[in-house]
Amino acid sequence: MLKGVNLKNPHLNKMPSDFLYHLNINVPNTADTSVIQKQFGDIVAVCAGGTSKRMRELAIYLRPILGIKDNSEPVDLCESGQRYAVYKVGPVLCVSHGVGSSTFSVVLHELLKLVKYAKCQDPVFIRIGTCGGVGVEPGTVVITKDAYNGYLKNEHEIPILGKRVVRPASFPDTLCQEILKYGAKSDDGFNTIIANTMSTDCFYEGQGRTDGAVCEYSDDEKMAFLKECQKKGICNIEMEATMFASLTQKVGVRAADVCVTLINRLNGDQVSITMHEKETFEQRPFSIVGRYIQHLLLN
Ligand SMILES: O=P(O)(O)O[C@H]1O[C@H](CO)[C@@H](O)[C@H]1O
Ligand SMILES: O=c1cc[nH]c(=O)[nH]1
Repeated sequence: MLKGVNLKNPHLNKMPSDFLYHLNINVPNTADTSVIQKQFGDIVAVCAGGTSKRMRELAIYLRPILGIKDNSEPVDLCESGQRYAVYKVGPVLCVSHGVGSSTFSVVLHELLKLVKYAKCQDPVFIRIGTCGGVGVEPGTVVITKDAYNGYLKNEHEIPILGKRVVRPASFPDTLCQEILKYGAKSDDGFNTIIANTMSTDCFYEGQGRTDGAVCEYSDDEKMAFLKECQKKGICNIEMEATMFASLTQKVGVRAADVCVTLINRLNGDQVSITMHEKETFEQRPFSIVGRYIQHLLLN
């Protein structure tokens, strides 16, 4: 049975209007959101990823999959907001979120309010990203189950009103399994796995790299940490999963994190693949998520 989006903020019910500042979308009357419903009410999936280029390419990639005949340049609906790119292709939004949880959380709060105002029914949020692998071949696609923070805890920690607030950070298992089942094919030419993910606030020291501007640990200590990650079932490292899992889990919206590994961190720190190779790898989560969305629309 389909369900609407219920956010966990009683203050929203008292707001006569709402301005989604970073998207530059105005909701002038929260009691009558018919204009927003008309523009966004059909959304079934919100896909997010770091760069606007990737999200524009995803929008173009999804057109034939969704049976949309359109060769025109995708329109960035939120260009005027000057922060995030938002493309709408049929019932799918493709949104850029920048690097890390802090920039993603800003647009995620606003997107969750957008789907609520638009009265979308049970939309699924999917991050389509890149990551570092831990003990898996570069090019492997990882669907995150449990998201671990940089302390190797399966939780998201955030200061709120001067206090440390800790929230669970897991993605729904059924959705992970469905994406694997309907998205991955045995002849893809690469592996797609469900595993745990470490999500950090820092690309360098936070991920145990020794090639940042500062590093106060040895190679041996770094390797010991990466082995510790492996013991927790962590196969990849990126920078948004704990925040993404915790916020969507809190509001009961289904979400998934589907990332392609660019490097095996057991073999080094530098992401040295060419931009062309990176773009080829980035297509892999497109095909997995594209097939899953196709399945979603048929059922
Ligand atoms: O490729 P995206 O989606 O940006 O994700 C990964 O790449 C960025 C770091 O290079 C971080 O945002 C990390 O999570
Ligand atoms: O190693 C990597 C590669 C991509 N993104 C990350 O966060 N880490």
